Amino acid sequence: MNGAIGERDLIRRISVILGGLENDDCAVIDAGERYLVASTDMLHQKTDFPDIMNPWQMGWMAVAVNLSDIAAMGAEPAGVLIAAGLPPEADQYFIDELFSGFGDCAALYGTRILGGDTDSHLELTITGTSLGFVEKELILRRRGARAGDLLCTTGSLGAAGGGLWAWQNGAKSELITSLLEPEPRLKEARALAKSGSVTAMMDNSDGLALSLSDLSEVSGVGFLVYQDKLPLAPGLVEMVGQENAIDMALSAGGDYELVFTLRSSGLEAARRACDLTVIGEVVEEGIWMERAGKRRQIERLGYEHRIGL
Ligand SMILES: Nc1ncnc2c1ncn2[C@@H]1O[C@H](COP(=O)(O)OP(=O)(O)O)[C@@H](O)[C@H]1O
Ligand SMILES: Cc1ncc(C[n+]2csc(CCOP(=O)(O)OP(=O)(O)O)c2C)c(N)n1
Ligand SMILES: [Mg+2]
Ligand SMILES: [Mg+2]
Ligand SMILES: [Mg+2]
Repeated sequence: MNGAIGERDLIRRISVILGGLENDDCAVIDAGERYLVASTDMLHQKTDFPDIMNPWQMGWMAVAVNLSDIAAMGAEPAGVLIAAGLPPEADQYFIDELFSGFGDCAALYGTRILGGDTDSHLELTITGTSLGFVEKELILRRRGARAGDLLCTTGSLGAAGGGLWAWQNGAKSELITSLLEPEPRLKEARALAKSGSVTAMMDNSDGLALSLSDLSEVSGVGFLVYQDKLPLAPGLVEMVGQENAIDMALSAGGDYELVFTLRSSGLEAARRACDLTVIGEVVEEGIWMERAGKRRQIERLGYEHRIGL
């Protein structure tokens, strides 16, 4: 193959080699009365840790992004394993702070670091593996959205993208904290799962546009997003303008909010479960955004690692 390939195309190839992988935020294992769910995510110095990030935040982020996939299944976390590849320049202070970040994030979300592996590596590389349990009747999958369902998100969109922009442009912005200290929506996802109204869910780690593309692929549906309903992160429009703010909400990634669909009869129950914004609806096909009666296609753009082959 010539040049780099996007991670999604590569995962499709891997899936053929391995004989079919379920495309979801976590792998799902039958554990008798409940499901065991498991996910793993790798973070690197160059691609994931802006130079303003302190080692505690690196530790925090490594655990938070892994717990976000547990949340997306409606599961309770059962623990996290951490494989840490530490570079030669990592001193005692760095290591103490990094591991405090792992532990503090796990503890805040009611879980703990169960174990892991430690090695030296030229580039700081941290791979978390998160485990969780969910009652069989409560599990939330990426598949299950039906035309006529409501499309919703927790929190705001474009916060991490705005934080990245501010960092890269030397601007001051509170959004930088959103980039560096993501908050997995475990409580919200659990409450939504118990509300019984969610038909499909994932986290939006790669941005709303790719999340909708992933959901549409596995659910076999399309989406219509109402542009004026997008909960743009506070201060984002003022910092980068309306058009860039929308682009960041759609494709910058790094927000770790829940994107989910609801039976319309379940909206009241879902609103009692957590703060949410209805940003659109599930349609038969296509991924669209509508503003002032005009529809345009949402491009399949988002955060994707590129891998050289
Ligand atoms: N190297 C791999 N081997 C097997 N499955 C993989 C690999 N990389 C990714 N996947 C699977 O592909 C799907 C998409 O991965 P990813 O986009 O990283 O999910 P997420 O954004 O939720 O972490 C997941 O179900 C994941 O388990
Ligand atoms: C130095 C640096 N550049 C860019 C980013 C932005 N960024 C890195 S990873 C990511 C989101 C998704 O990461 P990924 O490894 O694909 O996690 P997954 O989707 O598997 O949960 C974003 C927005 C960053 N955090 N740090
Ligand atoms: Mg995910
Ligand atoms: Mg991943
Ligand atoms: Mg990703």
